[in-house]
Amino acid sequence: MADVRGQEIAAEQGVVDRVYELLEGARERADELAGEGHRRAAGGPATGLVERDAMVHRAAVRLRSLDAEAEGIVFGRLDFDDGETFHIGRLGVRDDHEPLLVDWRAPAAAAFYRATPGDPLGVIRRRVILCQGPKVIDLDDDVLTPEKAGELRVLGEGALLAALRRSRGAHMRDIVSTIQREQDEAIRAPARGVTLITGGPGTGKTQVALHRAAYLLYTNRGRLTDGRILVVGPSTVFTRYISRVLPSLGEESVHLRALGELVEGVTATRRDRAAVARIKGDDRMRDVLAELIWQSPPTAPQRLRLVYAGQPLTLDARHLAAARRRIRTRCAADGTTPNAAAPTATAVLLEALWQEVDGRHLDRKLFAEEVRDRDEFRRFRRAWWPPLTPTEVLRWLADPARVVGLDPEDAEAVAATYRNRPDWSVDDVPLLDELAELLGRPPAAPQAPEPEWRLRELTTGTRSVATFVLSCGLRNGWELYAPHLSTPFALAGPGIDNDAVVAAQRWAEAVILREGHQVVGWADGFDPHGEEGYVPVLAEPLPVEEAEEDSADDEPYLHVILDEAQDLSPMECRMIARRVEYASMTVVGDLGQATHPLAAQSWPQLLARIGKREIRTLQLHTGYRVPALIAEYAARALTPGIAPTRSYRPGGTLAVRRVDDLHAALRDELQQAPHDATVAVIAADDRTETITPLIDAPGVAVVPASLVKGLEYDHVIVVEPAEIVAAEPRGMNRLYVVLTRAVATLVVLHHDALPVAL
Ligand SMILES: Nc1ncnc2c1ncn2[C@@H]1O[C@H](COP(=O)(O)OP(=O)(O)OP(=O)(O)O)[C@@H](O)[C@H]1O
Repeated sequence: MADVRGQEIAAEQGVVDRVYELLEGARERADELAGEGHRRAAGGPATGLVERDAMVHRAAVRLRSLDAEAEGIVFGRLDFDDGETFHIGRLGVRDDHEPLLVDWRAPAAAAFYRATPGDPLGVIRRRVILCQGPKVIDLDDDVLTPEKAGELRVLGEGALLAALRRSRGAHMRDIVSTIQREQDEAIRAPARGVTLITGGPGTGKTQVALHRAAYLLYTNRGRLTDGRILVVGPSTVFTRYISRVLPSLGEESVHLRALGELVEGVTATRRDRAAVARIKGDDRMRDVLAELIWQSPPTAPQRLRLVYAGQPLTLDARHLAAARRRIRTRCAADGTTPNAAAPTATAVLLEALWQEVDGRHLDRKLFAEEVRDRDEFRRFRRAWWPPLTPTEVLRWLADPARVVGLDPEDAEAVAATYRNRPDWSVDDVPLLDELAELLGRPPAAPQAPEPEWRLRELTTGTRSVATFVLSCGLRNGWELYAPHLSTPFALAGPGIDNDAVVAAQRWAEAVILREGHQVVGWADGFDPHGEEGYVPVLAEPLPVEEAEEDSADDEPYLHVILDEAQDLSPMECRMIARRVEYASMTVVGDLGQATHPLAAQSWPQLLARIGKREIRTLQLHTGYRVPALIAEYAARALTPGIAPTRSYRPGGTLAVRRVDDLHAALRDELQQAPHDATVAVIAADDRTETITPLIDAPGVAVVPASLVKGLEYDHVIVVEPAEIVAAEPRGMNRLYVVLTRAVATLVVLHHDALPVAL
């Protein structure tokens, strides 16, 4: 048997070696073609070739750098009953026009995930190839039609079990070699409309969501280009945990954001207490904010005084308040937002001043023109009606008197969260987003002509430069970048010594001249990677590309994937709705894990809040995280009426201990915890603050119950479940989430009585 295994491994190694050889070739070819400047030849057939090679090149480089951690590029093989076989990998590779490796997302590869003994789809044998980087280390076979298997040699004990048995790392690993049939169906569901994927804890919903993002990118290349897919997760801890999955699938262009990161410039990580989250998450907040935006800024001056034609004129607080009301009424009539209302404010102020003047011998038009141009008037107007940002306006709520539309207790509870706290909570983010819409953008100041240095500088985000840039690349020596291209447009090659700046510039001048531009000097600048480089001063300025009103980052998403969607408050739904108006969606969640006090009662209700209908629902039934023993215990905390998940994972250890001294017991537990596993202590949020300083074991995570959603650990210690339940209205659901985080061991420590259900 050992021999058979050795021979089979050697045979597969041959295929893997060839794949790596071809990838290396593709990389070199892409470099060469870029060097010849073919990418500039717009539209020609060569462009397509280079684009594709560049894509394979990027993916290959990325995958190779991940090899140490990832399981290698080749991971599967299918043998069909008609004698055909092919290999499956993280990307497709052709050998002399014949497919050598089929991308796992290609239709042909679906059989790898879908074939079962009952419905073999022509497959005799499915083989999982286990690699460490480019080295094949083991094989695992699954025979689907034993009667046809004939001479096939069969090895292994089950790739899925082997995958499940490995301990967790700091990051989630992809599951591309062991995706199960029902998961595959969800991954490959059509992009259009709304796909709802539900399932209990550990059924692979997050994995499915991420693999689906990679699948959609593959099947919609061209349409779903950089940054057109958004994946939203519940917390930054969670997005960090899952951040490696898409890169290991060769995809880096998906935007991965936590709910607290959806508003540009804000990163919110903490949540408000449930009682406050309930107020801030409620639809009524929209009315509170719609009132707030028309209030007088705290810094606004309270009196305007000036002298006209020898007459002293004054607008006092009463006049100014009346003026504000008039501006609001006028804006309401034509839908003008406060930030676009400065001209209205000017007009209303001038009218109010005219009321104060004895105008019998004066010309009203002339009065308005002269006063408007006065410095003192302009300064007043700017201070009294300044452009407002969402962050400054939300802070006004620190004064409960400004909260119109809530009862005094709620107003005070909200106000208190803005006093003495410089940072934002996740619950504030939808409010900031709402304010951005209500306030509107200030009209752009008249554009000064773009300064010369700006034209030369890196245009951030799109990773391209606005003019030619010459820089010295680590690998390829001198590289010349052309305007709006992110890859080098010409390479000097080894012919020019790295230090020979003058020679490199002469070479670049020749290439640029061929493009029709003459270089008259050189200045310092940056290449698309932000590395220092040299920028040519051209005899004729380059035509500047018309700057789009919105940057690429502002372009609407075409597909949005929402993970842990069961928890969105109405205000969060409004924030999402603004981003999905033109997008298809994948909504992922589990109503049994809903913890937000205002979470929707059903999926149709949630989708209605987002403004979507026409759902395609796919359900995942099998749990891969929590062993059956622990899953059954956790199910006691599950809301009645929701079916528990069937667990596939064997083993597991469960211990429930009543102790006198919780913290001493916790220390004992931690001493016994395995060292080669991930360990978490989970407790009610308030208690984690007292636990954290007590723990000096490296590698042990102390996680507040409110932040543990979506995460998993080999060894979980839950401290005082009753406190977790008591901390919030949906405490029982929270406890269910907490109890379903363990992959191997769950220890429950309690001093107070356990919640009745347990
Ligand atoms: N087909 C699979 N092969 C190997 N491992 C899998 C498979 N499906 C899921 N897993 C593993 O099971 C665990 C749970 O997956 P995941 O976090 O995606 O589940 P989930 O449904 O999102 O859970 P929760 O609702 O608790 O957030 C992960 O460790 C994941 O890698």
